[in-house]
Amino acid sequence: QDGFLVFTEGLILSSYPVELSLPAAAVSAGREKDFELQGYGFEAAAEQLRTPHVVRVGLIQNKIPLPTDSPVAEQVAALHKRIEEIVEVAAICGVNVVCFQEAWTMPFAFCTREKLPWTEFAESAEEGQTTKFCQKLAKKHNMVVVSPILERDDVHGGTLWNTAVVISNSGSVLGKSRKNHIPRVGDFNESTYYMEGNRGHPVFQTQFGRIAVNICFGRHHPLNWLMYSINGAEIIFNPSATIGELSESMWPIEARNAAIANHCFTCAINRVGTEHYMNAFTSGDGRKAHHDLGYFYGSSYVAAPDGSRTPGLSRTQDGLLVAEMDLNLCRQVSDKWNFKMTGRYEMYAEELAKAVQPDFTPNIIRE
Ligand SMILES: NC(=O)NCCC(=O)O
Repeated sequence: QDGFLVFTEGLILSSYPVELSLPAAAVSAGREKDFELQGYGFEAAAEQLRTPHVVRVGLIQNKIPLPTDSPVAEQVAALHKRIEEIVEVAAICGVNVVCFQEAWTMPFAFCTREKLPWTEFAESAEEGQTTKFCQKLAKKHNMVVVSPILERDDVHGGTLWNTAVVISNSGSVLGKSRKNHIPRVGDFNESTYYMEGNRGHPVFQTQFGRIAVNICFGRHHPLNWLMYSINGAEIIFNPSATIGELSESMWPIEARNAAIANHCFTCAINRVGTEHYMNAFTSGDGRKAHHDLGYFYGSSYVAAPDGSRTPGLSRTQDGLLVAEMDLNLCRQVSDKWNFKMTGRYEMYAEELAKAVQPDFTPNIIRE
């Protein structure tokens, strides 16, 4: 468990964070409430001038508790209840920052392309019932809460966005980050519902560290991770909803590589279970009409800037992953590898500025 060169999910880990000893009350509550609980700690070298900057994050993955044809209000209430009981355990474990999965208040119904009732799950990021619910949790547990929801933006004509609301441990809404990249792959018909984010790459200064949220499909875009890092993120959360046959081979690599490339911690979260819909749907790809998007494989994990990572949570079960990290590791790895110093961003900026112009011609040298 605590050695080197350990195999997990078919990958060799160069090092492995130590297993945390979590409070007995948390372990028994996890058993009683039927979710997996794991805890790991990433260490950094002692420094002379800086004290360790230790923070505990919690990643929550879960199934939807009710069938997708249950009344909307009941589905939301059941999800609130489930998350509340897992957050209680996160609090016992001393978690400072918790993040839920993408669009956590609803089934991932965007595969259907039907508007009702799914758009009814959308809420105001600032005033919605879910944000109010999270504000209470944040205040009660002195915990920063990252709450990814389907946002209805009434200030801009009721536009829908895929948004992560960041609630400070004081209970106030610190801000929000919107999903920049919308998938157009398989049954992920999300562009039918909401727009590409328009808020850039915000980083939130919390009492526990600088955090950012790169929502799901942004995981495949190295420049999206980069921009959060350029803005100073020490921890980047990646709340996701993705299925086995599409992305499971990529999942263990992408967030981990982003942690290495950007000298920061990354936290990848995926939901679990299969969600069934009453009406069959197709996605114009020749497949027969079907009633589900596929199997959400969980496997949430945390990766560190030195390339180490925790094992993943279960593929099938609800879970809470607690990861303790000394954020001093970010600068220590940066000073060793210097990816920011050696980045040549001015060269890329100049070339990319030309590449996006309509009259761009690729720099190919021919005989
Ligand atoms: N939610 C979402 O963007 N899923 C797309 C599939 C993937 O990125 O693996």
